[in-house]
Amino acid sequence: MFGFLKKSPKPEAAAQPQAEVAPPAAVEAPSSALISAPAAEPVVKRSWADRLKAGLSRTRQQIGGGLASLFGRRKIDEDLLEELETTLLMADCGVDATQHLLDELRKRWKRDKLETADQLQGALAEELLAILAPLEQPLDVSGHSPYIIMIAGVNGSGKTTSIGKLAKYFQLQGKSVLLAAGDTFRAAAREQLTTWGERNNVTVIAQEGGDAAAVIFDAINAAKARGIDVVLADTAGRLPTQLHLMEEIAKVRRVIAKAEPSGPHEVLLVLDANIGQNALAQVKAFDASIGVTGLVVTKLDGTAKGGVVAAIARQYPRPLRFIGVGEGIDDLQPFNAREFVDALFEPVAGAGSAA
Ligand SMILES: Nc1nc2c(ncn2[C@@H]2O[C@H](COP(=O)(O)OP(=O)(O)OP(=O)(O)O)[C@@H](O)[C@H]2O)c(=O)[nH]1
Repeated sequence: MFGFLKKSPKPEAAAQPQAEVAPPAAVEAPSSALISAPAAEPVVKRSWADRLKAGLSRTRQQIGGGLASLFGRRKIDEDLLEELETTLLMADCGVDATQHLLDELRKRWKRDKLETADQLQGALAEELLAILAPLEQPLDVSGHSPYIIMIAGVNGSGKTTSIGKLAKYFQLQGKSVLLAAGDTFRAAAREQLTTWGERNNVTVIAQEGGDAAAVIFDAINAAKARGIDVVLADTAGRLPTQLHLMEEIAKVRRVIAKAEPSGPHEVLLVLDANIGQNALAQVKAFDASIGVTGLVVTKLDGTAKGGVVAAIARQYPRPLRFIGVGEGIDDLQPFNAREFVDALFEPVAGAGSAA
């Protein structure tokens, strides 16, 4: 089916691309699409702000909905604050961030003489923004050419699909992109990537089976030879408890540094928001093994655990480069703390008709 994925030479031929997928003249439409095809997009495209609000609706129901029932009361009292604490914990904000928010709200209650629950909600939004703002550090790929981005994460967190979305994102900025299909464990991931690359005119360096480090090494050399701006290097999913696989990904990182001593320039950890508090353990473990420089949090649309972003900010802060709220190509965007907080507290524009 994927006949264009040629068998590659041995890894020693490092400077030669192993299997380069060029767009063929006509290829039968494969069943595995990396991300939703544009044709499937609704005719009327909602703005990112609206998609973000819609995507965060479950978390909003957890926090905002919980708040709405709490804030139906007029007066602020200790019972209200205790219920708010439970609401924040249920949204996976974590003990640390929740405690911090409650402490700050108690201070403001007295200091600013807050009276109504509405005022408390405004103060909560401000305090949440203060926690999240330091995570807002957009990824700037202009400093190196090629700018090498290594992508890691547990199985199914959304690495491969995020790579497709990121490739599009950088292309729209006028950057040339090359993908390294470093997930050599899961054949479908390589096929997904190569298929997607064909359709979108993005070169993919892939190898059937073999060594992830060798594929990525070759991809970097190919990118250098062609003056490519951004290399996105996929890696296989792994659990932090799989120590041999964690050692393997550490090796991938070392090999990247051999191919380009200044790289990798970004080590992105992709986290599925559904895992809630487990995200902290994943950041810690991957950081210890490969030095995480940025995060991508995906699937915020399918979960009420969006508060995990606040837990990360308080307990293991790393730049949150992108957040994902859906499977469409535009559903991964740079993290903006203000937009995020607004989306948690504001109603969705046109909700009910556009969804
Ligand atoms: N709803 C939703 N689904 C997403 C999002 N991001 C990724 N997905 C879906 O999550 C599933 C897994 O994504 P992959 O990109 O294959 O995950 P992976 O990390 O590459 O998986 P492995 O290669 O097995 O480690 C796919 O069905 C994606 O479409 C998101 O933001 N929202």
